[in-house]
Amino acid sequence: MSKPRVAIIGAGASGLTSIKQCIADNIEPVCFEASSTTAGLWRFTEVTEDNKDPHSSIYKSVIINTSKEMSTFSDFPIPPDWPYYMHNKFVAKYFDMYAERFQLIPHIKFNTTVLNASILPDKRWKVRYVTKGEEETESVFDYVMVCTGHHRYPRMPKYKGMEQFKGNQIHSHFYREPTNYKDKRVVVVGCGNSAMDISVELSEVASQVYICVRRGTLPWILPRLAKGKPVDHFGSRFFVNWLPRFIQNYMTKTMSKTIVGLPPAGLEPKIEPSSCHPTMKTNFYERISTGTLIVKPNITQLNEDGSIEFVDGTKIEDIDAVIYATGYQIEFPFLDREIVCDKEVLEEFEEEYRENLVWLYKRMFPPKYPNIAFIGLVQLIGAIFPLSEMQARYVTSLINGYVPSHPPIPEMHKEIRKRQEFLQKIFYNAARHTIEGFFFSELDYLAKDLGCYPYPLQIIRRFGLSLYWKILFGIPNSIQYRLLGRQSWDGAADAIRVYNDCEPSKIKRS
Ligand SMILES: NC(=O)C1=CN([C@@H]2O[C@H](COP(=O)(O)OP(=O)(O)OC[C@H]3O[C@@H](n4cnc5c(N)ncnc54)[C@H](OP(=O)(O)O)[C@@H]3O)[C@@H](O)[C@H]2O)C=CC1
Repeated sequence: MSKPRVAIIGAGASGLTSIKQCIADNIEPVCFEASSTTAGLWRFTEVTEDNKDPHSSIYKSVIINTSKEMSTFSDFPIPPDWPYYMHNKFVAKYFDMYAERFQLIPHIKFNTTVLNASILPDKRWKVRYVTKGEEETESVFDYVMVCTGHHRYPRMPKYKGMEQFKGNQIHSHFYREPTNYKDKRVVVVGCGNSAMDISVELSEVASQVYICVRRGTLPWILPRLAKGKPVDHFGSRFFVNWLPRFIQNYMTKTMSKTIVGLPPAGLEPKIEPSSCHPTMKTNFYERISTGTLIVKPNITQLNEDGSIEFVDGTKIEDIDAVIYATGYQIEFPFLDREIVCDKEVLEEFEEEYRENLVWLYKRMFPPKYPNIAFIGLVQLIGAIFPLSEMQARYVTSLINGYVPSHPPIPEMHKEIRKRQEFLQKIFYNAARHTIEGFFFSELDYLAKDLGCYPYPLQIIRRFGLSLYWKILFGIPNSIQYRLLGRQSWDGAADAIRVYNDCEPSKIKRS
C-alpha cells in the first residue's frame, strides 16, 4: 500500500517537527516553504527595497522569552553551553541542527508559495503552488498540515490623521534595528512584548521615546530571571493548574514588584497578571526612570505637522516616527476563512475578538473539514515548539488510526465553545487572546490520547521517584531539593522529556 501523502505548509518550528513526525510514522511529507530557508520568523531577514514584505522576519536583537529548557523539541536537547535565553541566531541554528539530524531538508520545497488549498469530493486536498521562476502547478494530498503560524500578517490600528502624518510609520514586523532612529523622537504603540523590546532598545539611542498604552495602564511586567534562574523554571503543573488563581496572581505581582520594580504613579496595572498574555522586560522601569521612555495613553489623532494627540488631552510635537507594535492578524490567504472559523459562530463574539477567532477542535481541526490540521496555532504561555511537536505527533497518529477519530461535529463544537468560554473568563477580550493556551494543560490534553501522559507508574519506572514527585505534583525545585536532597531540572523541561518517552512507534496500537 502506498504511503499517505501530507502537504506541510511552512518550514518554521511547527513545519519542521511535522516533517519529522511524518517520517517517523511512515507518512510521505511534502513541505512548501515560501522563503529560501527554514526557521520561519526566527531567521533574521533585512527589510530592503526589493523585500518590503519578508516572509520571515525578526528584529536583530530579539532574544526568545522562554528558557532553553522549555524551547526545545523533546528528543533534541539544546546544547548545554548555550545561554538560558537564546538570541534568535541560536534559535535558527537549533532548527538547522534539528533539520540536519533528522534529514528534513530533502522534504522541503523552498521558495515555493502555496496559492490555494481546496478540498476535493473524495476528501483529499488539492494544493496549488508556485516556485520562484517556475509555472504554477498543483498536486493532490491525503492530508494538509498548516504550519504557517500566527505572527505573519501585521494588525494596524486606525487613527484619525494617519494618512496625513508626515513622520515615518511602520508596523513592528518591519522593525529591524535601532540605528535608523538615532536622535529621533519616536512613538511605539502597544504594550506587548514587541512594544516593550523595541521601546527599551530605542530609548538607548533615540532622543525621546513614548510608549502608548491603549488601556491607559501598564500590564504586570515579568523579569527574565528570578533567583538567578529563568522564571519559567518556577512554572509547574502545581502552580498553573492547581494553585488558586488569586495566589498565582499574588505571587506574580510580588515577583514583578520586587525584581522589575514599581510603575510610575497613576500607571499601576489595573488588570490581574493572569488576565493578559505575559509581558517580559526586566529593565523597562529602569528606562522610564531615566526619562528617555515616557508612557502615554491611547492616541486620538496624528497631525500632518508631526504632532500626536492623546485621549487625556495631551499633545506631543515633532514626532519623527511611529512604530505600531499592535500585534498580528490570524490569516491563511491560501484557505477559505470558513475553514478556520465557522461563520455561524462569529456573531457571538465582539468585533475585535471576532477578527482573530479560530474555531478548531483540539486547537487543530476544523469540525466540518476532514484531513486538515493547524499546527502551532496556539498562543502558548511558554514556548510553542514542544506543543507543535505533540500536535504533529497527534496528527500522524490520527492518520494511522492510532488515536480515536474525531467525535460527531456537534461534540467538536461543544469542546471548542467550552474552550472559548474558558479563555474569555480568564483573559480580557482582545484580538491577541483568542488562541491563548497554557503550556502544561495543552500538552497534557493531547498526551493523554497519545498515551504519553506522565502517569505515575510510567514515571517511576522510567525516571525514578524524584521525577515522579516533580511531574505529578509539580513541586517547585527548592522544596524538592529539601525533600529529596538532590538538585534537579525544572518541571517544564522534565515534562517535555517525559512526553518523549512515548514516540509514535511506542504508542499502544489500538
Ligand atoms: N522576546 C520575545 O520572545 C518576543 C516575543 N514576542 C511574542 O510575539 C507575539 C506578538 O507580540 P506583539 O507583537 O507584542 O503583539 P501582541 O498582540 O502581543 O500585543 C499587541 C499590543 O498592541 C496593543 N494593540 C492592539 N491593537 C491596538 C490598537 N488598535 N490600538 C492600540 N493598541 C493596540 C495590544 O493591546 P491590548 O492588550 O489592549 O489588545 C497589545 O498591547 C507574542 O506572543 C509575544 O509574546 C514578541 C516580541 C518579543
